[in-house]
Amino acid sequence: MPSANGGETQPLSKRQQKKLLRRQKWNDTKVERRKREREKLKKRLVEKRAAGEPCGNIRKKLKQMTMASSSCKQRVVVDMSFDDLMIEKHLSQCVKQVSRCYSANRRVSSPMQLYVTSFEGKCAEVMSKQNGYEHWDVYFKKENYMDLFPKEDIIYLTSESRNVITSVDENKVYVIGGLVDHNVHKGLCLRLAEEKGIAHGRLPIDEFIEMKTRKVLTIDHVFRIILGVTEGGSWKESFLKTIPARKGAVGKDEENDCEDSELEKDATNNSDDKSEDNPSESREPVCEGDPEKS
Ligand SMILES: C[S@@+](CC[C@H](N)C(=O)[O-])C[C@H]1O[C@@H](n2cnc3c(N)ncnc32)[C@H](O)[C@@H]1O
Repeated sequence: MPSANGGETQPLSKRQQKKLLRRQKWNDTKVERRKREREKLKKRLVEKRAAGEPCGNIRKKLKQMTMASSSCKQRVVVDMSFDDLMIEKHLSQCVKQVSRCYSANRRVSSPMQLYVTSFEGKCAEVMSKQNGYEHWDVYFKKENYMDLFPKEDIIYLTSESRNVITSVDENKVYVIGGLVDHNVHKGLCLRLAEEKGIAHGRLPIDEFIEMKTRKVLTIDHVFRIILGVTEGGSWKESFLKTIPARKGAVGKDEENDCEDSELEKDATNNSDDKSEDNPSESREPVCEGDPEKS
């Protein structure tokens, strides 16, 4: 028999014949397979309903949640005013971390109110490389956070603060420094908060977990830890869920766990231990509504 190119067709080898047969069989059973898959899915759905588990496309439903419709009114800002202090590589890492904050926020049932401030210049330019970022459910603002929120509501987050955040307060605005610096600008955010006379605080890492490495976390980790707490998790759960294993984070023993009240009690008793030289070593909590201002 002539082939398409005019030559004689070669008879199929045994291997080719087997392959062809398998493909035919696969195609012939396609309808039956789809039917079986649908039935399996239906059965799983019935079991889930009976067990009271949520059904349906949960992920799709979560993605439909918006900050505007969220019951969580907690405001968190990423302050992008550090453009000039970052080399291009760090600036792209910083923007990537902001995008992870957005991703984490859209995967929960009650997203927080995420602001990205001082969003202009180089950081806006780098962000514009992220496809469709303009449609993200994030409040991108050119203004500085100081021009958007009352000064007394702002708490700047910094690992170097001597104040410990013990609970997340919906009346406050938590600011995360949009800075990837690998410790080059150690203490910068604390210094800036002090200069501006705004409250500052660190996450209660030492109080709930042991960590092998430095306690300076990335922007998205800080965001996700706070998100975990607003979603009803404990600090410890939220830290362990977020901090990567390579940082060697392990929860402290239950008996060493401190409740907010105990933290506050400790701080009152140890208030003399506060060291200005090494502020990160002292344990002073920020009580809601009474954050320390410098
Ligand atoms: C990579 S850190 C930048 C470190 C920078 N040298 C500084 O002065 O803050 C990015 C931001 O995450 C937040 N952050 C990181 N670790 C934190 C911690 N343990 N407690 C509170 N905030 C933290 C701070 O807002 C910080 O500005």
